[in-house]
Amino acid sequence: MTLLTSSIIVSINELFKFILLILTLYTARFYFRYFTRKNKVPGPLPFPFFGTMPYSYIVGQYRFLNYCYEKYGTLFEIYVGDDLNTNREIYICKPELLEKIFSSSTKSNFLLRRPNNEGMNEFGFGKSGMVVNSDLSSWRRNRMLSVPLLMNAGFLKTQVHVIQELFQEMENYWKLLHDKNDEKIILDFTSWMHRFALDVVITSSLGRSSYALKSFYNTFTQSDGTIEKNENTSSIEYDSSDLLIRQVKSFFKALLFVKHPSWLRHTFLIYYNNFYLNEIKSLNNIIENFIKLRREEILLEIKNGKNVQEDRRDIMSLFLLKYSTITDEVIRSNLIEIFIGGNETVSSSIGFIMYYLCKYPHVKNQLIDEIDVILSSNILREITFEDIEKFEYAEALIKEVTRLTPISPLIARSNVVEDELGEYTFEAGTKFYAFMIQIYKNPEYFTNPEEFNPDRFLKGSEKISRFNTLLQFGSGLRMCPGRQSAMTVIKTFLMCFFRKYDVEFADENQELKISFDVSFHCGEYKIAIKKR
Ligand code: HEM
Repeated sequence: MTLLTSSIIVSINELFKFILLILTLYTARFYFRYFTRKNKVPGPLPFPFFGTMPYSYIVGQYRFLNYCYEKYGTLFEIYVGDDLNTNREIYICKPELLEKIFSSSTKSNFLLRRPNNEGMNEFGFGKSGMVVNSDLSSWRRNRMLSVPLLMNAGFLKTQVHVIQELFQEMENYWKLLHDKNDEKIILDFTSWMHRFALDVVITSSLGRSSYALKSFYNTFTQSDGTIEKNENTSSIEYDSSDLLIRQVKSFFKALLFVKHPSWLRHTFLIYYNNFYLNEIKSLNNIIENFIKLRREEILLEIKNGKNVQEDRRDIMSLFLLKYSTITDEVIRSNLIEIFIGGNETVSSSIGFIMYYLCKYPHVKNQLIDEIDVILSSNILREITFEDIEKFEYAEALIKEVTRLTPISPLIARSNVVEDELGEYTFEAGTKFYAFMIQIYKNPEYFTNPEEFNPDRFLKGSEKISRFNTLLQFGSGLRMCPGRQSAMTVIKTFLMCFFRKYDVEFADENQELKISFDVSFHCGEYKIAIKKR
C-alpha cells in the first residue's frame, strides 16, 4: 500500500469519526431538548431529523394516528420533523378541549388554519383566498365577500336547477352507454360522481360548463360507431375544459405540496415545484380572463337594458354585480377556492352515501318514501328549493354517513400568540388538529357508535347535546362557507336519483375503499341501477 492510499484511508476514517461525533452530539442535544421541553404532551418518541415521520411511513399516516390515540389518549403530540417548535402537531379528541380552538370570537387566538410558511408565500396562497390564508385581514375580507354569495337564496335555488339539468345530461349518457333492453345499468359510480361534481361547481361558480361529464362519456365511445361521440362541443372548448380540470386538480395537490420545506422543494422535488407553480400561474390567467370577459358582457347587457340581477346567478357574476370595486385578482382567488372546496368533498360525500344506501336497503327505502311524500302527486316535476328544505331524512342520512366516514376526519387550527389549552401552554404557531373521527366513534358521545343509524339525527331521537361532537363542516369563524351549497347539491342529487331509480351493488361483497391525505376520499365501486 502506498503512503498516499494509507493516508487517504486514515483521512476517511477521521472524517467518519468526525461525522459520527457530530451526529452523536446532535442526537444528544436533540433528546436533551426533547426530554426537558416545557409542555410534555404524551406522544411517541421522535427521531432526530425525522421526528415521528418514520412511524407514519411504515404503517401509514392514518393508522399511526389511530395507534397514538389508543396508546396516549385524547390529547397527544407527534413531530413532522425534528424542530420541536415548528414541527410539533397536537391532536385533540375531546369536545371540551375544542371549545377554545373553535371559538366564534373575533378575538380568538386560534383563527389560523396553518401558520404561514415559505411554500405558501411562494405559491401565493399565504395571503389570498381563504383555505390557507394566514393573513387575517385579507382572510376576513374574503369571507365577508364570499359568504353572503354562497348563502344567497337565489344562488342556492339556481343550484337546485343546475343539478337537475346536469343530472339529466348524465342520465342520457348512461342510457346511451347501455342497451335499451338492459334491465339494469352497471355504473362505475365514483368516476361519474367526480365528473358530475366538477360540472356542478364550475357551472355554479363560472356560469359556464366544464364539459367534464361530456368528455367522460366520450372516453367510452367506440371507433366502430356502436357508441357515438357527443359532438356538440368544439375541440377548443374540450381542450380548454381538459386543461381546466387538470389545473383544478393540480391546485388542490399544490395546497398539500407547500408543506414540504423549501430546501426539499428546491432540490429533490424541484420538478414538482416548477410544475405546480406553472399550473397555478396558468389557472390564475385563465380565470382572470373569464372575469374580464364577464365584466364586459355584464356592462353590455346593462347598456342594453337587460335585468342582469335576475339573469345571472353564478358566483362570478354575483361577485361582479355586488362588489363593483374589488379587483379581478381577489375575485379569482375566491373563485378558485370554491372549485377546490366544492369538488372532491361533494363527489366523495355522494360516493360514501350511495355506498351505505346499497348496504342498508331499509335506509334507502325510507329515503325513497320521503321523496315520494315530498313530490307527492307528480314525482317527475321540477324539484324546488322548498322540496329540498323539507328533505329531513336525507339530512339525517348525510350526518350519519359523515359520522362514520367523515370527509374531514381532521380539522386544523393554529394559534397566533402563545395560549393555554387544558393543562398545557403552547407557543404561537403550534399546529392543532381536532381528530374528529375518534369523537364520532366514542360511545361517550354516540350510543352504539359502530351502528349505522341515521335515525339518531332525526328530531326527537337520541340527544346529541354536547357541543363539538359532530363537525361535518368545521366550526367557529373558519367554518365551511359552502355548507349550505354542499347540502343543497347532495340532497338535490339524491332526490333526482331516487325518484326514478333503485340501486344495489354490482358486486354484493363490495368493500368500501377509502384513501386519506388530509381528507378521506371515496374509492371506486360499481353499482347496478334500474328503474323504480
Ligand atoms: C360535503 C361537502 C363539504 C364538506 C364536508 C366540507 C368541509 C369543510 C371543512 C371541515 C372545512 C374546515 C372548516 C373549519 O376549519 O372549521 C371547510 C372549509 C372550507 N370549505 Fe368546505 N366542505 C364542503 C363543501 C364545500 C363547498 C361546496 C365549498 C364552496 C362552495 C367549500 C368551501 C370551503 C372553503 C373556502 C373553506 C375554507 C374557509 C376558511 O378558511 O375560512 N366547501 N370545508
